[in-house]
Amino acid sequence: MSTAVKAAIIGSTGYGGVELIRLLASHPKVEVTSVISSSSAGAPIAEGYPHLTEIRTDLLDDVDPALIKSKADVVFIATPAGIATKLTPSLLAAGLKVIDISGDHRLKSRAEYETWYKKEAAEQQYLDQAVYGLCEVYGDAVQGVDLVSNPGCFPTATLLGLIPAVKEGYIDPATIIIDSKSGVSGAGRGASLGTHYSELNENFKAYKINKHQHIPEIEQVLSDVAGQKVVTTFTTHLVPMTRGIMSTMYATVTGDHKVEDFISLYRNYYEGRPFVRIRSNGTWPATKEVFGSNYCDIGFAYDERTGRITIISVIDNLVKGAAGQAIQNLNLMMGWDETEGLKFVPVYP
Ligand SMILES: NC(=O)C1=CN([C@@H]2O[C@H](COP(=O)(O)OP(=O)(O)OC[C@H]3O[C@@H](n4cnc5c(N)ncnc54)[C@H](OP(=O)(O)O)[C@@H]3O)[C@@H](O)[C@H]2O)C=CC1
Ligand SMILES: CC(=O)N[C@@H](CCC(=O)OP(=O)(O)O)C(=O)O
Repeated sequence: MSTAVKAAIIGSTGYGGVELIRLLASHPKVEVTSVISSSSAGAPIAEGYPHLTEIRTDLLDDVDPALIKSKADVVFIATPAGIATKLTPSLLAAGLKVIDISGDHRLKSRAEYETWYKKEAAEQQYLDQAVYGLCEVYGDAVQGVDLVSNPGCFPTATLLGLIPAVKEGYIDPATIIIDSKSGVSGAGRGASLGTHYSELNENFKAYKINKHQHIPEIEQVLSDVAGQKVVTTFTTHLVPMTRGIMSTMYATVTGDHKVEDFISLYRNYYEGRPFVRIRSNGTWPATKEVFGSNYCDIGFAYDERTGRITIISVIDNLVKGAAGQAIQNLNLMMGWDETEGLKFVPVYP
């Protein structure tokens, strides 16, 4: 009999869900026992995803907490905002561990969630219960808990790139400007005007300026780390590529810290955390260098003329920005090595 932890995936027909299926297929301690759909229960998942032919021959299950509990120990929720809010209480009551990949449990304030997501927030007790699973920063708090809120894709790249400098006071947090770019899979599988081929191809566009739902998430964490309220300017752009996020951050350096000081600060902060790689002076990461992997790569440049540091941080939005970090969180929840099932070399070229 298998001793693997049994996992179910709600939203398995979306990009985040199908990436969980891909990564968990080679996890040595996890078996995916239920793939779930609200719209196609009873159909084979390989019907919508032929690349899963003969890999997953099972049929999609209904969204039914009792059925999920009969098949699994842990459930990943990879659904649009507003759904996990409704499902989580009954999944927890059924005795399941829950990892929510959506934004529903990230913000601690109901009012903030409702302002930015324009949806009804989860009850306060679940927002209080959820541990924010930015593994390299809050990973110690994840072990043994029942509800983890997986960070957003942009916040993951951005926060890993800013936290050591903000925490140690190497930059003035009031001066931070964040310029982020995402591949189109970040918008999910559903078709939309803004993401279809002729709108996206040979195009590069900014969107949701000053209105992006990840602004309060980034500010919540930076404020926690800085010990003071931090507000930032954050602009997202859509890039004509499938996967990848690059966050380019600018801030005024305090004191006389130079690039070498930032490199040693970050290498110390992330020591023993294998998924964050700090580049040597003069080399800056590109999205292709983390494609298909759980790495976050970070590089720096300092401008003597302006006194500003530029920090570049890249991830694969579907791996470190979603499914990979969710599995890293499961590993931490279970007390396993955080790299279990995640030792992927980036796909290159
Ligand atoms: N794509 C990315 O890079 C990232 C996404 N996220 C977040 O992860 C979540 C999933 O994103 P993504 O996979 O890209 O989105 P997709 O749109 O690709 O997939 C979402 C899935 O949710 C399911 N769903 C829709 N409504 C319901 C419902 N009422 N009950 C149950 N399931 C439902 C749908 O499947 P079905 O109709 O079969 O039920 C759909 O396939 C979102 O909250 C997103 O913001 C976070 C980080 C990165
Ligand atoms: C390219 C693109 O459209 N990306 C999405 C990321 C959505 C996402 O991941 O949203 P949550 O983290 O809040 O769940 C966006 O910018 O809204």
